[in-house]
Amino acid sequence: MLALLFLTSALLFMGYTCYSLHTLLSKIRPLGIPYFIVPFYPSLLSRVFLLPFVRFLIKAFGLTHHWFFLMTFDWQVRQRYEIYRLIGSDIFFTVTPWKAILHVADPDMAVEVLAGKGKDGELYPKSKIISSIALFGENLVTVEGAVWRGHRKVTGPVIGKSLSVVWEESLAQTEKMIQYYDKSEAINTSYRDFRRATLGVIAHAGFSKVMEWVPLTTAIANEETGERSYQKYLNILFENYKWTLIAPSWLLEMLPFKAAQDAGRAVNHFRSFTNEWFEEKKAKIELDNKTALKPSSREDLMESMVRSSGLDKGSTLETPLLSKSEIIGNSYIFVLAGHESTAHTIAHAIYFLAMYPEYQVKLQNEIDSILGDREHNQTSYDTHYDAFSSGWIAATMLETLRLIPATSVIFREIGPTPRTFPLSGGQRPVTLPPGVEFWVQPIGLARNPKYWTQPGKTEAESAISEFRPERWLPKPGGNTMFKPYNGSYIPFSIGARGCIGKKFAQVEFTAIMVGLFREMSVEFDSCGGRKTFDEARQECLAEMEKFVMKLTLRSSGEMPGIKWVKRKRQVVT
Ligand code: HEM
Repeated sequence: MLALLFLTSALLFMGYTCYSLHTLLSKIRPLGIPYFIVPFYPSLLSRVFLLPFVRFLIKAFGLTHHWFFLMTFDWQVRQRYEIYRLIGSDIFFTVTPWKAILHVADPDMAVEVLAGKGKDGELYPKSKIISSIALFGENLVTVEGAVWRGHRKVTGPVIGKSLSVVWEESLAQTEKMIQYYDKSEAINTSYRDFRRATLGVIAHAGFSKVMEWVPLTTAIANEETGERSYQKYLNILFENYKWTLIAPSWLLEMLPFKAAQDAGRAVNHFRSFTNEWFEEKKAKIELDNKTALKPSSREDLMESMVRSSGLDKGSTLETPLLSKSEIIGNSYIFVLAGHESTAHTIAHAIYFLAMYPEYQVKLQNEIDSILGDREHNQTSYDTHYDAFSSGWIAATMLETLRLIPATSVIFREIGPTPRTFPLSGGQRPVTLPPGVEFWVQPIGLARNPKYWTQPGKTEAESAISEFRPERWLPKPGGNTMFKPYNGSYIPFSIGARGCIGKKFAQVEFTAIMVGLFREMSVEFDSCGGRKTFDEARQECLAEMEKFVMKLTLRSSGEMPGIKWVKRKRQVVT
């Protein structure tokens, strides 16, 4: 009886799947856009349970046909532009029985999808695939329309005003790093080291919390003895992130897997930390309200959010913009987005500079010539940031993010009505049916030879796949950095919904580079003379080929060890 029930359900499911696929294909085929049929949609569950199996099959059987890798979530990382080249189109579909996904490496279409407006005059909505980010409550990333505008109004200005603190705190964090690196031998902890530095920056700039940088070994020792460590639980949360996507924290704590229990506990601790921060700020605002004096300190992100909720006693706010759960949700998103992406971008830039010491020298000369005989802690955002914004440091960040953006896909949906989208190179626009999901691909776009082959050079000479920061530098005599074809470079996305922390990240990157390279140089660890520079560089490049999306793009294995060595400053005459 049970077997019959099972068989009937399976047949019904298969019948429904085939019907659904047939219906979708009847809409996609007439468009004339290349498509591939893929058996499942990379939803949360399939990513957690099916994709590891698909990856295992690909590896075990050495499968090379593109049909196999299109089933993986982050195929763009390894394929880059090659699949578009192979099929001769900068857009193509993967059609699953439930959804048609349009992959986009065409800049004109990318601009329309990310910055254009749908029929109702609103931006194209984010795909539901990112709804998992609402782990602690709805937030800037998950909401749409008027609600999104409200979140952005509360958070945007205050993030914009925090740049001086970002500069100072980045240098303070770097100073601690240098003290440690100066004495240490080789290290292999760059990702975590920079995550701790950038966490300290967003904690200070966004929440007025001080988190001093300590080396990993000290951090681990502190975490073991400290009952409640913010960094410890944040780290556990990120390391076991997948679990938090499939079940609520109370259920995770009951599951018979250590990783699930750890993730559940970390979620609860994170919520309780953020709650404390919220209550502290509320108390401070209530005191300010009572004394009717000007706010007693700089308004940070948390303060702006609490004030906009009207939850503080004495608030005269008539239309609250955020609820308490949205404040917790936004705190999480700002801590997450505000430190991971920048930290990993800095780490990747450091590996590039270790691979290309000639660029390191250029960057150091730039720092020496701009700072003169000033120490880096005698600088400020107001006096020094602009001087670095069109030179080697800026070019290093741009080029690092061109080759390794923090995110490999930016997701959008078309909405309920058909819409027409332009295509680059004078191609005819395409009208797409409702239900289409867009996966706009920063990597494919930033390697598209139609837009990255330099004037007067061949594609090979333009070294599109290689680290060449000079491609961004102003022309001799000018001071404007190279501006690529609109839409062909989108590591921060574009338009009104582009990254709110772009300038924050640029200032942080610049200050950390200034602090580090004013004093130190980076080189590969030779493992006591057993590894040559070329071997280490090859190892580094090979590891970069295998990067995976773990919240942001990063190494899945071990990057080669690096060493920081004290340098002699150039005497500026
Ligand atoms: C190198 C560093 C960074 C990169 C590459 C980066 C990249 C991005 C991208 C591509 C998006 C758009 C995602 C989408 O539309 O689906 C985005 C959005 C966002 N980023 Fe960043 N980001 C960085 C740093 C930061 C920092 C430092 C903060 C906070 C201080 C931040 C906060 C956010 C937030 C809150 C959003 C959502 C904006 C909205 O939907 O209105 N990011 N970021």
